[in-house]
Amino acid sequence: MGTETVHADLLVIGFGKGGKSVAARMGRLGRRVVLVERSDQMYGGTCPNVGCVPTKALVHHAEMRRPDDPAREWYAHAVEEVQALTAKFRAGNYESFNDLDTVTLITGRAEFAGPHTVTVETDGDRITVTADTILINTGAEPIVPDIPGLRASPRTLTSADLIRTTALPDRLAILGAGYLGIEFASIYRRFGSEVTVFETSERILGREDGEAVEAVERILAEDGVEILTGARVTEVRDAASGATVVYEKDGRPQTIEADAILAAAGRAPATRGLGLEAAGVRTTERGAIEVDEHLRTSRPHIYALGDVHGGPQHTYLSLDDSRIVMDQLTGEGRRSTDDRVAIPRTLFTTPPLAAVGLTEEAARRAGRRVRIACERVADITAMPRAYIVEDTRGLMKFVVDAGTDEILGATLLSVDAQEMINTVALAMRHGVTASELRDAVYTHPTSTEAFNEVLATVVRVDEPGTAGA
Ligand SMILES: Cc1cc2nc3c(=O)[nH]c(=O)nc-3n(C[C@H](O)[C@H](O)[C@H](O)COP(=O)(O)OP(=O)(O)OC[C@H]3O[C@@H](n4cnc5c(N)ncnc54)[C@H](O)[C@@H]3O)c2cc1C
Ligand SMILES: NC(=O)c1ccc[n+]([C@@H]2O[C@H](COP(=O)([O-])OP(=O)(O)OC[C@H]3O[C@@H](n4cnc5c(N)ncnc54)[C@H](O)[C@@H]3O)[C@@H](O)[C@H]2O)c1
Repeated sequence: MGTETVHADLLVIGFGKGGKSVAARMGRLGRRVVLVERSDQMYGGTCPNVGCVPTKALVHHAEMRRPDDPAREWYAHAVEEVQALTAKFRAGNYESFNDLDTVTLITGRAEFAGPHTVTVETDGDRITVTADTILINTGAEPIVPDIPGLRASPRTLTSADLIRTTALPDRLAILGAGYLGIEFASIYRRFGSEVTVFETSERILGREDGEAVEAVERILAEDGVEILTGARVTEVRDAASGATVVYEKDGRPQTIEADAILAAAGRAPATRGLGLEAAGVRTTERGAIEVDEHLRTSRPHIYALGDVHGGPQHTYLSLDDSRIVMDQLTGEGRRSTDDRVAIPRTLFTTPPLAAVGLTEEAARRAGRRVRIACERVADITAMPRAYIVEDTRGLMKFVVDAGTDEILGATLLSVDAQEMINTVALAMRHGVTASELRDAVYTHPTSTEAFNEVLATVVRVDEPGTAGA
């Protein structure tokens, strides 16, 4: 095994969204940058390889399938197309650095040997990298719960495994009804799998608006997805014809058979094997890297970006982390995570569920006196788009401060919700009132024009003195 030592102004560990954005910008500024990624199949990180991009491409292929299309062939073709797409994105990520003389990409696993020193095991070599500034951008890894038989079963898959499998599972069991579990339930049901989702909590999508979640559950049930809440999987038994999933619900042990079991029980910060103790970088009780509002770790020259510091896991937040770190490295150092206001989110079911700000429940818990404007998509006469694209399922709901007209939050379960929510978020960030958003001029026929009608459809208002009721 050869050894080599290199020095960099900036070392980035992990080719994720935040890290690669800083690496590229610093490289263009002429700084010597080393970027370390453990796998050549992960250039560009989780999102383009095994996360957002392939899953949303699968949503697209699943939506294109009509009931008469042969399920297995359609699915196998979709997986091949999606893998070709991720290969293209991966190559693009590689090329973008290949063109930058100031950035060296090393493929291998990085581990801290000291506060300024990292060793990288590559194919046959050990490289020691020393650096003035270090960014940790190693992402998160799927949690496979410690349930007897689950981890050892060849039927147990992570989301990254499942999206690469060209054989459509006839019977798919999903453990967890968070964003990942529900998106996969929607996708695989549309491809033709029989889908059963197990959720230990009493409700799915815990932080989302209750009324909207009920509507999501109805849509999934109509599509044929079975969701079992308050259900605890206790054992997985393998057999030649499939796995038996043993679970308890309402105090009774029951079983189902499955060809594949998807672990969708959360993703934990990827800190294992990083040698953080050697660097003196502290982690939280939940194993995330501890950071301040400028994303500095307990070692001021080491920053952590993206999923690894334990915040909400979305690509656009990792990207925003890169802006904060760039401001620290080259700017005035004022930008911080405290600046984040009205950050939207989208669950890519069919139709998608998008939300921003407070839900009705959260607003009431916070003691706000609210006005609720809400309409079912099928009833919105000012939105022919839903009828044009033949999906009138869902609802739109706004939570407004009854005294000031401030938009406190919105939940949109509707075709195009993933786009519309960005307009609401921008409005909230810039103090646009509910009446202003209601009375704005929108193009036609679009989904956004529904705001004209929905915001005028007030379904309840808290009387003065009843705040937080
Ligand atoms: C199935 C799925 C669907 C998703 N869908 C969406 C979506 O629609 N929208 C959205 O916003 N978010 C989505 N997410 C979340 C999103 O993908 C993540 O929040 C985002 O990719 C995290 O980026 P990051 O910058 O933290 O690092 P990542 O992109 O996770 O990159 C970390 C990199 O570090 C590498 N690495 C780890 N350890 C080491 C080491 N020791 N040495 C060297 N390299 C190492 C890894 O191989 C990896 O490439 C989804 C996630 C999943 C799993
Ligand atoms: N569209 C998007 O932005 C998108 C899509 C997919 C994933 N993601 C991100 O990826 C991350 C991982 O997603 P996730 O849904 O796996 O995590 P999550 O933490 O959001 O949800 C996990 C769910 O699994 C349940 N659970 C835990 N243990 C269980 C068990 N043993 N049996 C059954 N249920 C169990 C939890 O109660 C919870 O509802 C999230 O942070 C999410 O934001 C984002």
